[in-house]
Amino acid sequence: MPPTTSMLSIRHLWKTLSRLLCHSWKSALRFIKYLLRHPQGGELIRFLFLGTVMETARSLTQKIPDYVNGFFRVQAHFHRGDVTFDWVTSYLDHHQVWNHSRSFNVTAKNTEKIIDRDLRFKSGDGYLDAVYEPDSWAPSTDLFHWKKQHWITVSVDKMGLMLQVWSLNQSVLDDFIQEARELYLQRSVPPPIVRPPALGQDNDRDWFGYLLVTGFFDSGDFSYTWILEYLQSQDFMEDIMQFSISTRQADAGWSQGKKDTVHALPLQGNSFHRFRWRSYWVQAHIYSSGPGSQIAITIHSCDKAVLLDFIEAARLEYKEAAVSRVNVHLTDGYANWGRVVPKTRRSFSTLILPDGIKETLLADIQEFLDNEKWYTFAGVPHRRGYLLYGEPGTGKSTTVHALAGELGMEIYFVSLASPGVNNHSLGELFHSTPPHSILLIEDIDCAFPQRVDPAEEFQIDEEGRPNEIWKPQSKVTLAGLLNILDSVASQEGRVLIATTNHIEQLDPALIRPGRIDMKIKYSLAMGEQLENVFHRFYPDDDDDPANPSGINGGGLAASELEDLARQFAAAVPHSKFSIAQLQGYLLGWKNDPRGAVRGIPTWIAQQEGERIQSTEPGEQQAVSSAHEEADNSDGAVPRLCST
Ligand SMILES: Nc1ncnc2c1ncn2[C@@H]1O[C@H](COP(=O)(O)OP(=O)(O)OP(=O)(O)O)[C@@H](O)[C@H]1O
Repeated sequence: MPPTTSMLSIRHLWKTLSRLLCHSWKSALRFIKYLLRHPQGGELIRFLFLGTVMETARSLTQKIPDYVNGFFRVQAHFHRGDVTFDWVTSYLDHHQVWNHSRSFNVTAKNTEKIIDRDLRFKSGDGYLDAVYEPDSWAPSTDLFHWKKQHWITVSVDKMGLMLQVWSLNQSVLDDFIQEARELYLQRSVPPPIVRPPALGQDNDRDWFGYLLVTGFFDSGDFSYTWILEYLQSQDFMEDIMQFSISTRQADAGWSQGKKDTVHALPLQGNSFHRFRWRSYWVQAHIYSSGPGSQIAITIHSCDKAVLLDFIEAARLEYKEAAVSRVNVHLTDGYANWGRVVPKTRRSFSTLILPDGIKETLLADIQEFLDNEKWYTFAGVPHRRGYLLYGEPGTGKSTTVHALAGELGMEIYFVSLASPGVNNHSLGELFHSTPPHSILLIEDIDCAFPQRVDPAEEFQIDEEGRPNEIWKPQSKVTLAGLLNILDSVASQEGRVLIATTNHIEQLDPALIRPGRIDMKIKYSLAMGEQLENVFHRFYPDDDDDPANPSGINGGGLAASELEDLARQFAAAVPHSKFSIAQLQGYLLGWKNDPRGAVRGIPTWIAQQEGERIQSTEPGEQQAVSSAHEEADNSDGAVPRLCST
């Protein structure tokens, strides 16, 4: 077959290319020959040749020992922040490897609390000693004769730690790590602290902190209280040295159950604590940030489930402790729920109200809580509002407290007149109140006046007193509150209880059904209430669990106490005094029921007198004669009177 045109052109191209290559190769050889003949060119070629030989030799001498060493040692890297780093450093710490170090951090410490350390100075005089601690951030290398069998080189730097185990056998490293891990799990000395992310100043440390599981708890969140109480109750912070001293939070601190009046609470400024929880080392960092506080819990583990278990344990503990108390949550002055004040649970039986009222209220709330599904089915928002109104000291706040204890609910208390509370923050607080809790607004009338003509504001009455309308003004407006009450964002399952002494000053829109579903009037004491308050002070049954004091009515017989209660109720005018007033009076006769009955006319006359004095000065004459009459009647003077 004759060659085609394209085959001919390829052959031609190949011939031209081979001629060119041959030509350039010959030219290159000619050039080298020329250079070698030239004196300076020869020098250059020899120099290049020698340089290449020497560089190759140098890199070989560097690599050969490494290569040869590689046969005799096993090398392992441990990065800061990783749990293995903690195992190994803790193990080396235990074996005092750092004592050979040439770089230390020296700190003054109470050496009684320090074990496993080779202390240079241990005076034993109870004062602080100087403790040499390894400067684990400074690069250093140490040699460690492990179990007197294997030499291990330990190198530390900012990145972490490198171990070189001088052995042909890799299983030595396996054994070493296994032993370090076991010791870490068992030892009582806490491992070194690894700072959680974003808290330390050193960026390297922050970065490594991300390798451990860390949970942050803000004081505005409920979990913050669970965690703080858990840390306190479990004595996890027993190594703490800084306390904030409180005389108010009676049973919130470590002295729970004791009769102390001063309590040491862990300082929330900026403190670190380490403790063992189950088989894990945990570190807690409590610190203040902006308006609130935050707790960071770092678990020395990479497993998120451990953190969740920790939170669950704290939650259960909190729930259990809450059975014997009522937690009152207060606002932090911004838009968050802040401090929790635990109050001793008040027995529902100590609430003295006219027959049927407290039972009705309790049953209504219980029914509401139990019927969430019905509300959803009927398309009605699952919320319920109650208004307790009436004279001061008649038991409105006490009712809320007793209800919360009876139903196992927590109280979220907000005052509309607080400086930081406005429409926005109130909305946030409503929104963040958990379901199955009581949102309490006391003295709701104090927040904003009734709808009035602005011209009437700041008027002064005929006796020179400011007009009733002039009250501390809240930043919460009526329209704002109505919006919040109706808002879809408002928490479902919430029980709102508002109290007031002046229902007549409330805008009808505020108390219409749907916002306030039940209104309960609290009146001054009358009828059976008077007998009941007497019986509460002088119980005839010292086995009554509601009476742990054991005071049993001055040792009088039940029949006599019954009789005295009737006399007391007959002597006190009905609907004239509040339970709080009567309670104040009876406190002065704690162990003397007969005296309490005897002294009642005098006390009533006194109360009458004070009332008239403060309202109608012209009636003073009548008061003094009433006093005289009462004094002459039995000569009894109450030891303590309260208005
Ligand atoms: N009905 C009641 N049952 C039992 N204790 C009562 C009752 N009313 C008042 N007390 C006692 O009187 C004190 C004051 O009561 P409480 O604060 O509940 O009254 P209040 O109606 O809320 O008063 P205010 O309207 O001034 O807030 C409490 O210590 C409580 O023990």
